[in-house]
Amino acid sequence: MNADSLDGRLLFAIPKKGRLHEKCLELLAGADIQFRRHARLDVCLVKNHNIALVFLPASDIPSFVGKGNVDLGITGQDVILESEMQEHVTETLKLGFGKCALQVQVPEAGDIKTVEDLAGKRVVTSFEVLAGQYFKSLDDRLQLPEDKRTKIEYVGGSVEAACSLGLADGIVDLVESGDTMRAAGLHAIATVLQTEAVLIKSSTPKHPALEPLIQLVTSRIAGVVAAGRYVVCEYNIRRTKLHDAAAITPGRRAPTISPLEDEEWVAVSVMVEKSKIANAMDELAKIGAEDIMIFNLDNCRV
Ligand SMILES: Nc1ncnc2c1ncn2[C@@H]1O[C@H](COP(=O)(O)OP(=O)(O)OP(=O)(O)O)[C@@H](O)[C@H]1O
Ligand SMILES: O=P(O)(O)OC[C@H]1O[C@H](OP(=O)(O)OP(=O)(O)O)[C@H](O)[C@@H]1O
Repeated sequence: MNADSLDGRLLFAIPKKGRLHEKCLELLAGADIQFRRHARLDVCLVKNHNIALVFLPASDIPSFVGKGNVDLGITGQDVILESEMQEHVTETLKLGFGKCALQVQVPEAGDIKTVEDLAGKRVVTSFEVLAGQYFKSLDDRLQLPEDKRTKIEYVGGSVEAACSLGLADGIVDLVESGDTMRAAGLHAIATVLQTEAVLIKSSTPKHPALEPLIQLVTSRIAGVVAAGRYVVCEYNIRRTKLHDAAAITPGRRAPTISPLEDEEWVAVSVMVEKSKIANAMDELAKIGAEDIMIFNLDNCRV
């Protein structure tokens, strides 16, 4: 592939490995963005759109997008802030995956119980900018003199090992389930930030003519994300209970009500957030709803 074959195409950066990679491939499939990636090639043409996908380390994506080398990208909010590109990229969509917290962690068994105890000591992290900002403001608040301030040291990975190896008194790293942290004998004493994966575009796009395609891709991906967040709930209910049922499942605009042969009953079809569906089913059953069925959505526009 040469540079000419990319000419005029929208360049869309996708994490090439790691926690966000698989989820991004699912999003692309859901949005019907078709491509075949040849082994070891990090750029590939999309068959059914004027798009080329560029597979990059998640940590490089904010600067590629921010500088306008690529038009769109997916990465973590943490990575955007760590690369200090937040002024240069616009977050267009939260994607609902890659959710975790950047936390200050210390050995569970040690004397350090609070971030104030840790201030002035050694902190190891892959997030030296965010950890640096956090401890700078803590050190400032505690009015630590120049020679007593917290020492931030960068490592590229396996951050959790730093305390047991004697390199650090505490670390700053990502936590999702907490399994990695606990396995290393650490516990969290503060949260620096919460993060999730986002779709970003350049704040000063180099190719304004691509804006309609950026909009199309964004709304298709938004559809896939929304479809993952909602289910369709269908049930039968006595007309007299319709008011109570609508209070339990109000839907996005309003529930769809269809008559049944039995005039005392109606069928209801309504979108419900996945996180609320179990409770909603319990409540519906309590007011006499019958034949409650839940359907997953493949895609939607809401
Ligand atoms: N345990 C986790 N749960 C959810 N999201 C995570 C988790 N760990 C990392 N992430 C998200 O995925 C992003 C990439 O992290 P990951 O550990 O996959 O990096 P990587 O691709 O191996 O890193 P790099 O390319 O910089 O070496 C993080 O910046 C964060 O936004
Ligand atoms: O709270 P948990 O669910 O255990 O997840 C946290 C771990 O996930 C990330 O690393 P990852 O496993 O992606 O590997 P990496 O260290 O090679 O980036 C992160 O750096 C933590 O180590």
